[in-house]
Amino acid sequence: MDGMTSGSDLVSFPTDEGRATTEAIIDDPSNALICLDFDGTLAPIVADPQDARPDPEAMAALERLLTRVGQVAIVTGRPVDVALQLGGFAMLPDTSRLRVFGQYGAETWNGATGHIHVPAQPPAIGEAKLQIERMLADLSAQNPALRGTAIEDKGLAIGVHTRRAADPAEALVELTPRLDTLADRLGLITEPGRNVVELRAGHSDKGDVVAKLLDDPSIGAAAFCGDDLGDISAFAVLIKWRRRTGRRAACVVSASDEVPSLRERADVLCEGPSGIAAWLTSLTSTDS
Ligand SMILES: O=P(O)(O)OC[C@H]1O[C@H](O[C@H]2O[C@H](CO)[C@@H](O)[C@H](O)[C@H]2O)[C@H](O)[C@@H](O)[C@@H]1O
Repeated sequence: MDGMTSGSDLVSFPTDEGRATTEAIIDDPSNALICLDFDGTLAPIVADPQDARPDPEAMAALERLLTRVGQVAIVTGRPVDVALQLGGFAMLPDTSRLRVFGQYGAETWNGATGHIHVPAQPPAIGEAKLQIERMLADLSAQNPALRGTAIEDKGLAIGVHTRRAADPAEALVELTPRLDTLADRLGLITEPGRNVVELRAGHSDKGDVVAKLLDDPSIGAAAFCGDDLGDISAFAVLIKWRRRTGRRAACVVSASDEVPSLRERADVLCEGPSGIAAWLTSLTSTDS
């Protein structure tokens, strides 16, 4: 452990809880729960969502963790099939303790059984896509800053990405209130993220996923690793559980300049996905 804290400038412990939870997971992995967000946490942020891939060091650590940690969950805004394809999670040698929760918990994959659950697409999503396409065509004709804004059709949600727009920040400012209004009209919710706004049905959020996972009396220590606004509900549930049960729980933040406010929530502060990889590796290193 000392090696990690002093030897790596990628990981630090702003709270005693961060260090204590890390030690608790190392001491008793079989009763630990580790939850991981995908984009910006396991996988570095890239311009095109289809190009995202997990950090290889993180995947190597995940593979080792899956042989010793009680439960590991990938909790992501991605559709479950996309997360499986980009992450290669189903190809890991032992998936019996691994689950993937896609679309903020609306979709699931169980690594013990291989079972996938994907609910039917709400009709409002098809309508949202049509209206967003029209909105983007109209607005981009008037304002060049929006050109390059891309739509991601996720089945249960539509993502509107401005990362590749001529001016990502201005495009987001222009689009966000309009997308909020559209979502309201169609009975959907908006999910803001890193250069993205998603319209989705409000089935569940990451906090709901973590609450269900923590409803297991055998869990002695838990951690949630995230980088974006959609991860805050999970951090909140973790903190509530920690206060209620007196057990160890850490908010592990994959820090970025895009969401600087998240740093304040960190028990374990990791510098981006490389920091997350270093922290995961420290959980399995034999000299810790
Ligand atoms: O919950 P997550 O696993 O963090 O997924 C949230 C959304 O992430 C993806 O978008 C983000 O990552 C892209 C690839 O690095 C990047 O281009 C984009 O700007 C980011 O917002 C993904 O495309 C969405 O479907 C996820 O919901």
